[in-house]
Amino acid sequence: MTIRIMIDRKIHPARGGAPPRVLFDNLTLELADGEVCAIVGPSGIGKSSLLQIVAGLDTDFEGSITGLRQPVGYLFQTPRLLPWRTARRNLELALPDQPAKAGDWLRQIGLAGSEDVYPHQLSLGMARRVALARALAVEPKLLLLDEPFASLDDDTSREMQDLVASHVRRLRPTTLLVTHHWHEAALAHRAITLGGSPARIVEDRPLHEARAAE
Ligand SMILES: Nc1ncnc2c1ncn2[C@@H]1O[C@H](COP(=O)(O)OP(=O)(O)OP(=O)(O)O)[C@@H](O)[C@H]1O
Repeated sequence: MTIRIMIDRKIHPARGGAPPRVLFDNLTLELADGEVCAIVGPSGIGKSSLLQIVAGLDTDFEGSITGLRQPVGYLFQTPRLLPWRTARRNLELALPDQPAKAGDWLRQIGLAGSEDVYPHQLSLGMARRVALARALAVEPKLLLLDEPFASLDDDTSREMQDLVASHVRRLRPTTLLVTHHWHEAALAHRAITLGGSPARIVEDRPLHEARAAE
């Protein structure tokens, strides 16, 4: 089912001395079933805010989001692991019926041997990989990835891009992928660029004509 994002108006309230800000004004976006859409744009334009609205975490806007499907896999910009659970036990939360699969996921993200490590003992890149595995492990119908390959060295970044690409090819979740780097958008069918204030879509283009038509 097509996801229709219609944000008539989104205002961020005043914060820390900054005045209220109209973030979005008449922003509409349609995502076809299984489409992978990259979102690019300058820092502070509203990419993370858009994901939070689509995820239903921010409902303080005028407009509507229709066609959403559960479950949603969401990789936030910060890992947001539960600090009192080990890496394995964080992953088990996403796998209530198959907790044994947590070990497979840790192997796939290169963290075999770190099962019993707590989040504060992980590097940021390691914690982000656990968070990525958690987002994929729920087998989401809607996958929201906020800069999934940040804080990773080049080799690990490529491995994680391959992991996401194979998962997306296999299960075809509708995907929004926020990134600052075009090469990280390689798995996307389409890229939208946000610009201006309030933010609007300044460019919307297919990335791989052949793949988009699959
Ligand atoms: N809860 C909030 N209340 C008020 N302002 C907010 C809130 N959340 C974000 N903002 C502001 O909204 C703007 C957009 O933030 P957002 O994090 O969505 O941008 P972004 O495009 O994802 O940036 P980056 O690429 O740096 O991650 C920023 O100016 C930010 O300070």
